[in-house]
Amino acid sequence: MRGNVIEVKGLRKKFGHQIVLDGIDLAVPTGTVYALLGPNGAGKTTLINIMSTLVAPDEGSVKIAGYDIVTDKNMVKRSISLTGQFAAVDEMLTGEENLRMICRLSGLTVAESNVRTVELLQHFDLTAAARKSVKTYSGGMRRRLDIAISLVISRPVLFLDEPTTGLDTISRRALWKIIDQLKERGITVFLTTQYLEEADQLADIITVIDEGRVVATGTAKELKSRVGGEVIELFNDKDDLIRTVSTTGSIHDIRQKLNELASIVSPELRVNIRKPSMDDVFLALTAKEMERSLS
Ligand SMILES: Nc1ncnc2c1ncn2[C@@H]1O[C@H](COP(=O)(O)OP(=O)(O)OP(=O)(O)O)[C@@H](O)[C@H]1O
Repeated sequence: MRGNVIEVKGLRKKFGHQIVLDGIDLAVPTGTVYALLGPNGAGKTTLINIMSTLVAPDEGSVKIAGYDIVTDKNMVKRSISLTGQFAAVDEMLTGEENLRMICRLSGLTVAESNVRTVELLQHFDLTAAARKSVKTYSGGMRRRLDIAISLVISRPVLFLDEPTTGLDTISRRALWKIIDQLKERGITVFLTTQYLEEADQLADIITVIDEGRVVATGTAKELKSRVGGEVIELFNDKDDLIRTVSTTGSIHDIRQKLNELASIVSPELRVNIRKPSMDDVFLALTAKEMERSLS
């Protein structure tokens, strides 16, 4: 499908009196990795649950691969894979048995199931552990098996809700590689994350949400440029970062900022000037949103 494989317009959801999604608009181009970034409780999981037909919206519309999540629910379900929700990993079975079982439940023949299971075990680097029971798997192995199960039947859109939360750096990087490979195969990956670095590394487009509203959308580069030129960092003699200040990056502005700083902190502190990171973007965007909601 060309164009946008996911289109969300004016989406609203309340739980009791609490407004969780407050008019969300999103457009996800086909074949991209799209990251939804937001602090705890921002509404990320609720949005994924609505897009994957698990929770009904109050207002607004969502189309996945051209199908409406309310009126074409079955076609939407056939267009998506959702990790950790539709797929139930049985701890007592081996990785191979789990995969074969899901293949059979998905309607593949015994022969097709065997072929698909071997393919998925190889692709997700689980061949060596294939005959071990899942209860002996590490967090990273379980997460890989979970994604493998959700990909038994190849669907155009994959939803991953915080795929790398709780994983160590090596497992996280292994999953990033898998996500990149899925994108190369033309699958659109929509993921939520709390890790700014993850969004920065993986995503073609990032949407930041806070308190149920979109506060910014763009590439990592575009979002960073919205925060402005450069960041001045001040370090003490133990090399601890003690303060950051944003600057346009011009000589005039840097001189003015350093003069102001020198009047309130020791002029002996070490200075570093760098481009803004995703952390700066996130803090700036969500802090602005906080100020707006207070005013
Ligand atoms: N079924 C529900 N009933 C009542 N309140 C809910 C329900 N699901 C979510 N909420 C509330 O909606 C808000 C948003 O939750 P949601 O899980 O969507 O946020 P999130 O951005 O995914 O957060 P986290 O990063 O912590 O997972 C939270 O305040 C949560 O308590």
